[in-house]
Amino acid sequence: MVEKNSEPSAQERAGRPFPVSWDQFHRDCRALTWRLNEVGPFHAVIAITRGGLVPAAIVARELGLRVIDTVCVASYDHDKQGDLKVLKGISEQTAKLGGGTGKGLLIVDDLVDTGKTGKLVRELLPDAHFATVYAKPKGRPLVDTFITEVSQDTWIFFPWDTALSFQPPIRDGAA
Ligand SMILES: O=P(O)(O)OC[C@H]1O[C@H](OP(=O)(O)OP(=O)(O)O)[C@H](O)[C@@H]1O
Ligand SMILES: O=c1[nH]c(=O)c2nc[nH]c2[nH]1
Ligand SMILES: [Mg+2]
Repeated sequence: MVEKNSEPSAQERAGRPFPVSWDQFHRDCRALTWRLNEVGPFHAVIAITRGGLVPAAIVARELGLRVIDTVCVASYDHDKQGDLKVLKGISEQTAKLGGGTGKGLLIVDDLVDTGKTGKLVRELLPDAHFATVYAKPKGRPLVDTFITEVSQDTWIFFPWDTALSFQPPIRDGAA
């Protein structure tokens, strides 16, 4: 629950909603894979959890990759970003595939916003290729390949975080 007089959340600051359906997300992940297919081949896919798990599954399927690892990062508590914590790094086996620096490894996340998460993972694997489906301007320089740029004041609503609900008619004051 959000307390009264608390700082506005990142989502409140962003203001502009950008809802993404499962269909749209799947299409955008496939579009991302078309681009990645020109860059690879890759030895393995690394998903930044949790948001990177869904695009990583789709990208791995399309690229025919079966070695999939995770970097588990916690930062946003719903929509407020706190200190970043790496809860789990990549396995020794995956690290070996990337020669210790991540060369030939593909890191996938759903988006970059401030770029803090991307920066942290890039420091762990400097030579890996970093791909996201969406990018906001602050995080964009960290990403090697992405599909759609949205403005910094946009909040992306992913299909796994949302559900269909009634919307009041625009005439009655809907956003
Ligand atoms: O560029 P940044 O400002 O660092 O924000 C981007 C990160 O924020 C979200 O993850 P979150 O920390 O909310 O965790 P989740 O993936 O488990 O939902 C998103 O999935 C990215 O990983
Ligand atoms: O669901 C989300 N949408 C966003 O726009 C965002 N930015 C950081 N973390 C985010 N999570
Ligand atoms: Mg995430």
